[in-house]
Amino acid sequence: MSVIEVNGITKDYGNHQGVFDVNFTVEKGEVLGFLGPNGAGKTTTIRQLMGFIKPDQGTVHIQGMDCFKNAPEVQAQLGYLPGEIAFMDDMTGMDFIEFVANMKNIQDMSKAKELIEFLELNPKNKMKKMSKGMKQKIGLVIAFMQDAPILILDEPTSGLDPLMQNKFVELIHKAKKEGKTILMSSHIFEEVEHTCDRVVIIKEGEIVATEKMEDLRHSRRKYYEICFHDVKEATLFHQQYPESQVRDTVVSLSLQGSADTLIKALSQYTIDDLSVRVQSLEELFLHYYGGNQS
Ligand SMILES: Nc1ncnc2c1ncn2[C@@H]1O[C@H](COP(=O)(O)OP(=O)(O)OP(=O)(O)O)[C@@H](O)[C@H]1O
Repeated sequence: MSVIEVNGITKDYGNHQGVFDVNFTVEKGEVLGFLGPNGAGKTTTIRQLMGFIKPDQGTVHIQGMDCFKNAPEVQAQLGYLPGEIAFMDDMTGMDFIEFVANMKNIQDMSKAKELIEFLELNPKNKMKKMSKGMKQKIGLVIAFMQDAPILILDEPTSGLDPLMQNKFVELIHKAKKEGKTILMSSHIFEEVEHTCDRVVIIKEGEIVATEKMEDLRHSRRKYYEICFHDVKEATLFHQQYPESQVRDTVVSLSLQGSADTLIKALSQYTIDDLSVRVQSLEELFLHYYGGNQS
């Protein structure tokens, strides 16, 4: 049994808005990245996982429990960071953290204190005076303070500066080492690359790809720019690789996989210069966002 099981859920808001026949699982100890453009259906899916809304069709289970029917029991096992946090503006950050800790019956605040220190958060300020990043840190303290076995994080680094984004990556690595199961939605490809074992990509309410991060890494293309000694050689090579582009003595070529055949072919020519750039994960994801899965 997977820790999180999303089975064919549909939540139809009309005009093809919502989510449609969404299926995926998250295994114990796995970090799953849930990616997709704005309005794709990430938060709608997460809200069904939290038991806040009932799917029109399909079911969502966490630890074998139906997320809607057994919402209180399911929520008790979860550390949750909502995409938009509703704060009590007149409370200080610490008051709010303690308020949630009371609600969740958390007695031991040592983890919360550790997180406040780690995230360099001053929780004494009133919430209404806090920046978006400071509020996000409060949300992270609340999500992680319970030491829950499952974490559901909706855009966890939204509003955080690069230093704090790195600290967040550290938090995820630590949680993963402790065997926690994590689902996080994100728009930040670099953070996904550094944390996730697998990614599920949603677009217009439908899952368009489910990929292991390791496979994605290997499937990245390489862009070669080869500067030949003269135009004649560049033209000759271009005929050998018709998918390449030639401009004077420079040939540009993109390839997937091993460079062995290319290098052997190039050894027949006089090469003045050669540069290689690896496709970024961002380019690879945007390719999926664009809908072309080839
Ligand atoms: N309560 C609602 N009533 C009507 N439409 C809704 C409701 N909630 C969400 N939607 C619509 O469903 C679609 C999916 O929204 P959702 O918030 O799940 O997207 P998202 O992937 O989380 O986007 P973002 O990255 O912008 O946060 C959007 O078109 C949104 O306008």
